[in-house]
Amino acid sequence: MSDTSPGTDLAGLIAEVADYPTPGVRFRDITPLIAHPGGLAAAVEQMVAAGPRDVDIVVGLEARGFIFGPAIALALGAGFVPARKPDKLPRPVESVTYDLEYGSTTLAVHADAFGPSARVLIVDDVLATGGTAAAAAELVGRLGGQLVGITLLLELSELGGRERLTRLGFGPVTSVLTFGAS
Ligand SMILES: O=P(O)(O)OC[C@H]1O[C@H](OP(=O)(O)OP(=O)(O)O)[C@H](O)[C@@H]1O
Ligand SMILES: Nc1ncnc2[nH]cnc12
Repeated sequence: MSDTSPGTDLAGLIAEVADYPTPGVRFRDITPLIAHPGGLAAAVEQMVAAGPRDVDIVVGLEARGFIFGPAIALALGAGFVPARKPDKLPRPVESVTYDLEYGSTTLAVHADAFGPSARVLIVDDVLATGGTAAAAAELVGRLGGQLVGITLLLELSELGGRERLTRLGFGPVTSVLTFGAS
């Protein structure tokens, strides 16, 4: 029987992997959480409860934002737009290249993915340095969308992502779990 009780220990279902994918990184692996029968449901429920409700479009960030984004879009009655890594979208795109905790990459959205008045929520699994979420917020602005929030499952507070997003004027930022330095 699946455990979807409010008591599902989401933090306890995230595995820590030292020195992955590069030395010095403490990787937080969400795959045990989403494999747990109640884990994904509880995570989505809490992410929805923490964030804004009046949303037209959820933008999910490849790849792990594709796990949570569509479920949150369904719960909110919103559409889903994928923000993809390079050379994956077939029609004209807006794109931003950025640094993250362990490298650098590009995110792109179709240039006509939503209209100028769309109320847009960005969804991803982890906020680390904030480079990925900031790039997505920049893309939302370029398309003329109205950013209504950035919703994460997990925030790694020692890496300063929340402060970076706040400094740039992107938010509000909501997360279900916060892991600190210890
Ligand atoms: O706050 P930041 O320092 O930008 O890091 C957070 C990002 O890093 C991970 O994605 P990754 O690019 O590893 O891709 P994946 O989802 O394809 O595994 C994670 O899913 C976030 O998108
Ligand atoms: N430490 C980390 N664990 C999991 N995903 C990440 N994305 C960026 N940094 C990460």
